[in-house]
Amino acid sequence: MLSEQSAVVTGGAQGIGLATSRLLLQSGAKVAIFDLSKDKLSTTCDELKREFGTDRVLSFHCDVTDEEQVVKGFALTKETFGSVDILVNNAGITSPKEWKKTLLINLHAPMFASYTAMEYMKGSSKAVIVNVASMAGFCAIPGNESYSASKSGLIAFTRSMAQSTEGIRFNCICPSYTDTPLLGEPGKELDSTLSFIIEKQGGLLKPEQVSEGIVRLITDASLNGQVLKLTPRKGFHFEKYDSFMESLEKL
Ligand SMILES: NC(=O)C1=CN([C@@H]2O[C@H](COP(=O)(O)OP(=O)(O)OC[C@H]3O[C@@H](n4cnc5c(N)ncnc54)[C@H](O)[C@@H]3O)[C@@H](O)[C@H]2O)C=CC1
Ligand SMILES: CCCCC/C=C\C=C\C(=O)C/C=C\C/C=C\CCCC(=O)O
Repeated sequence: MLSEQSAVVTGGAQGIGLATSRLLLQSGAKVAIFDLSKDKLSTTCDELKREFGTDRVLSFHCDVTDEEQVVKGFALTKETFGSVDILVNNAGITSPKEWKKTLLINLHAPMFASYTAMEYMKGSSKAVIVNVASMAGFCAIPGNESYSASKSGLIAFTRSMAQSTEGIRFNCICPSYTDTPLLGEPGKELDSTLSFIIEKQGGLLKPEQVSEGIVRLITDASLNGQVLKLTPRKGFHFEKYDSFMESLEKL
């Protein structure tokens, strides 16, 4: 399905990014993983190389907020795989006390990576960028304003780019709470507020469910500017928006 296509997945060493990298590889793509955690990146890429072949996996250690490194990563991906067709902006953090860092990683970095990728995607007939936002972009989390703001911003960025960019599709996915190390150390009990929220939302999603949505947004060429929500109760459902002109008329 995705053979001859090459993807960059940021934050692909674990969690949703790892599930997405694996599904892209299973679908035939070559995958470059950009991640900050040297150890996890190395363990994950060794495993994926054993499973899918050394020539289909590229490991690139970087901080997505370091613009020079990100440009190097795209250049290396193009040099190694011959093209850059797919970008999944997945790396993200939650750190309520570090609001500037949260905005830098969750919003500024995906925007910079998208603008950079667009340069490398020239000539690709199948170029697509998927941003991993969150239901927190819709249901603002009390006390986690930088995270919620970063995800609302990422949704708006995606929709805006989709309307003004020729030849590259932009979509985003908004999962609710998902079972990954982002929620806390694996095996350690979750704090009571988080447990309460997770029970209310009907349990945790699995990273493999989220990756299925991401790959759908990549492979279905009819989808552009789409915001795909995913929750345990409702499953996949697209957010419905007025067109820009319809919105203007309603002002
Ligand atoms: N786990 C959840 O409940 C949900 C997560 N999301 C979003 O999904 C995305 C992935 O999250 P998870 O897999 O849950 O997180 P995770 O913490 O399991 O994995 C994130 C990965 O990103 C990497 N990373 C973090 N900062 C980085 C940086 N500055 N440069 C490069 N790599 C960096 C980490 O090393 C890690 O490998 C994030 O954008 C998150 O906001 C969205 C909705 C729900
Ligand atoms: C009850 C409304 C919930 C709305 C948000 C829905 C899902 C969002 C999920 C995420 O993106 C999870 C990411 C960050 C929060 C994770 C851990 C911190 C715990 C405290 C908190 O919830 O902020």
